[in-house]
Amino acid sequence: MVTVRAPGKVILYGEHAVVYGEPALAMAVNKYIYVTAKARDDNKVSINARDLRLAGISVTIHENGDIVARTDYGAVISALSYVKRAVELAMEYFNKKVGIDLMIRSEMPVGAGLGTSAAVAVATILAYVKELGYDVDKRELARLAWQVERDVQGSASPTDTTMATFGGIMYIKPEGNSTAMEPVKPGVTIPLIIGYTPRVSTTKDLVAMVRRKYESMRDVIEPIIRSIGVITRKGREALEKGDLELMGVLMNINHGLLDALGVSTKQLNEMVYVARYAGALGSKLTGAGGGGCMIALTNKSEVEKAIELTGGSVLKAGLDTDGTVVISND
Ligand SMILES: Nc1ncnc2c1ncn2[C@@H]1O[C@H](COP(=O)(O)OP(=O)(O)O)[C@@H](O)[C@H]1O
Ligand SMILES: C[C@@](O)(CCOP(=O)(O)O)CC(=O)O
Ligand SMILES: [Mg+2]
Repeated sequence: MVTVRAPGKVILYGEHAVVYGEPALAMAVNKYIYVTAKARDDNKVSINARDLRLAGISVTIHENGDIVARTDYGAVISALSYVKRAVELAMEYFNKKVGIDLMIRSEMPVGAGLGTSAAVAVATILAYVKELGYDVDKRELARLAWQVERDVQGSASPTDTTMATFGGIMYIKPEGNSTAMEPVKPGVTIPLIIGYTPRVSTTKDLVAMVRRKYESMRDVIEPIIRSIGVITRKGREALEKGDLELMGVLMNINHGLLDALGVSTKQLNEMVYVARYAGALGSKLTGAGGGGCMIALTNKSEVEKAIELTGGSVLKAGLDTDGTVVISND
């Protein structure tokens, strides 16, 4: 039986634009997805994913007291699509189909912009591989997990899967089918507060929504995407120099452009604005948007309180430097 973990991430600059080849700057956070894998004697794959919240159970109570529950199978299949694809690709890669029991647990809110889909893909592949007694190079692991995100989402950048695999702070530049990834040495510790509100839409929907706009109004959307790319490059320089003020200003502009793409919400904007008024150097949504998480560049407790007063929650997280690791193997 093998247990592995993979970290979530926050994107400091560049989400959505990175899907169109611009760079992103991201930081892995010390909140994890844990996957335990145990080989079976048959060829079945059983998945116990206790943190998925699925709406739509209908229950019939019969006269004799029997209870029959039905669930929306479409929603179940779709919620398990990342895990299912990760297992399929791991089986294909090693050309070995061994049945497996998977137990999945998340320390992060699922579907809120912290990259649980990537972390679950990375951790599932690594757990499967290790349980079979094989090894996989981290670059190969990141490539396979990126393939999972691309297959499920239709279109995905390598950002989240790179972070979940390697950890740290990275400047990521997609280059066609490969990824240039450069670890960034910050000139300063990044003070960061994460605010959270529940999200209804999935990353898949949000990426598709931006794609539709891009295709129907390319002349409007293209410059926004290229501007986000410029912000990310400048944000990296500011981080390396330790210029927190400039980092904050760039975060604010990045948020404005994400709002222009239509991926912010009223509640996210409220959290983003109160954070600034309470003294954050900058703030923006993080991840795909449509609800979910925002980040504020500060460690002021007033900012935490201001976020909570809007109805949001504050998540405490620091930097993860390890990426995915095996935490037990017996
Ligand atoms: N603990 C988990 N167990 C099973 N699947 C998970 C888990 N966490 C995430 N996923 C998969 O990832 C999806 C969320 O991914 P996404 O919409 O990209 O949001 P994010 O990656 O920001 O959390 C879930 O709907 C589910 O399919
Ligand atoms: C919007 C995007 O840039 C980041 C999505 O992150 P998340 O799944 O919301 O954590 C998509 C991608 O990079 O594939
Ligand atoms: Mg995701």
